[in-house]
Amino acid sequence: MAVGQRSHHTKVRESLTDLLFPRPVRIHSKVAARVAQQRPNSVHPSASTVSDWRHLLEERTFAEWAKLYGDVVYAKLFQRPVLVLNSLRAAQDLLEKRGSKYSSRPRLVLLSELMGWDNVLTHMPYGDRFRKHRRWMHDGLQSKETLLGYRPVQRRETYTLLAGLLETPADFASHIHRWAVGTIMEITYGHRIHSLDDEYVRIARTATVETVLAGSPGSMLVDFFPVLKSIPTWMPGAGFKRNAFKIRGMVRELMDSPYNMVKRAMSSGNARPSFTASLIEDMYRRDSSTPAEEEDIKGAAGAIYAAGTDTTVTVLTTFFLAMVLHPEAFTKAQAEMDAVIGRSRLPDIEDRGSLPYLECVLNELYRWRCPVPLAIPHNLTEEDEYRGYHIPGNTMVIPNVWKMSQDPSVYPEPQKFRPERWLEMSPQTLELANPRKMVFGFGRRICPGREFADDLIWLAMASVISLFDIRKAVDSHGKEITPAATYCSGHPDAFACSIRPRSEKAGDVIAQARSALAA
Ligand code: HEM
Repeated sequence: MAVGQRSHHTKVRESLTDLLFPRPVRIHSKVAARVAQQRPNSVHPSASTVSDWRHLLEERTFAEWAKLYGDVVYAKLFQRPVLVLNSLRAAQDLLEKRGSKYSSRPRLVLLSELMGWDNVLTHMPYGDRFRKHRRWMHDGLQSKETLLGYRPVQRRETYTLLAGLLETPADFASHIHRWAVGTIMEITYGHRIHSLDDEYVRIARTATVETVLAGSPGSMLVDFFPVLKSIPTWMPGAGFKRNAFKIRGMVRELMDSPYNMVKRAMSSGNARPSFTASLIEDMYRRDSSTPAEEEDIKGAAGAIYAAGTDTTVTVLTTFFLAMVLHPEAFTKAQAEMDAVIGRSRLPDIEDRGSLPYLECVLNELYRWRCPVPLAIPHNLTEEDEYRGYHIPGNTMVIPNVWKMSQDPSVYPEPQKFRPERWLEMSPQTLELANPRKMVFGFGRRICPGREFADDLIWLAMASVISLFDIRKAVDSHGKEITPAATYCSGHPDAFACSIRPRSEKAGDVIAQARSALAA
């Protein structure tokens, strides 16, 4: 039985997401806000309703705006134009069909310019550098051959997750975290971790946690008034800048140390294949080793690590939560697993096509609690017109994925977790309603790790269902504990659950799978 305490790792996980998928703005609640009434479908919350800007920029608030003003809402926040897209249609019309204009990122003064996260794809403006990084992501994460090459690592880390759940089920949150970090560390740097206390994990965690802690409401003001960037560090009010420079050193370590580790391993002939090693090798082959090229490789690897861990952790944790709250879905998935795979071996990614109900469970997980509710904001690079309205250039565009995933006209009773809804859809509706069309973002910025993540999460879910029973935990009086299922910025709050092996032979099944992998 797990104890519903928020673990250290859970806190770190939240920080990572905040870093890579920053809330578009964090503004001190006392700071006067100005929202100018603008076309199209403009919105003008009065000063009294705008008591806390962080609340204002929540997906639910944006969804309220949609009720009042329509699915496309334009507002001005501190003179910065923002367009909120509350429907899949609008997101596809703009972010996909007009990708050449809508694929940049807003300028992030604090994170990119002061703290040094500028070489990371997630924050990069549209242009040649962006295209180079996307090409690397495509080659290193999306080709069929590369994805097949990652499977042994995905399997190995999944077996480690199962062994952890067998030994200390109460620590399930930290086993999930280790599973994601272990997989990503190895594919990115060829580095195999033995625990979350690993040196490189610690370096990454320190830099990212400190970054997010420093992004306090006040300091984010510099994103709205970039002129504050030039304030001398000795001046009162420049504390954010002094802090940002301190964090810059940590970010540097995060970029440099795993990169140098890969280089050392390559020169001693001990490097495992990895994203970083392939890029370094290619750089040497092309004889193009320059500090700028090295900086790009460091940033590309850093982006994979930071964007890939937290998101995957969120989905698998949501899986445990959904199974605790919906035992009927869990039982059905387990019955399907037993009928198709049996109980003497673990399922493998190759079995995916023969487990349709499990596929519905995964679809529903993405939709029910979409992992990144506001995706990452895009930026419009030049003025545009949509539905007869003018949108100025340099507008920040926020797709409200949460609202899209809760659209009752596509997903009746959207608040319910009901995998069966996917079985009831016609093939055409299924195509339109596929949550992968929104939860991984849009157009030229769509998540390059989506197939990798999808396979990894499927494998973990399938293996857990095959080997364990997941139920509600019970308290000291024997009373079942129902998790509150509350979320913060897309992450489930810590909850308790009971995870028990279905048979005494669970350990043998894991051992067999491990030795088959080693053979
Ligand atoms: C279920 C897991 C995941 C979800 C839900 C997810 C979601 C997203 C979303 C919403 C975006 C923003 C897209 C946009 O701006 O329109 C994104 C970007 C990105 N993701 Fe993922 N992601 C996941 C896993 C991964 C993994 C495993 C990796 C790497 C192995 C990864 C790497 C990236 C990168 C590098 C970007 C930046 C793309 C860019 O700015 O051009 N993600 N992801």
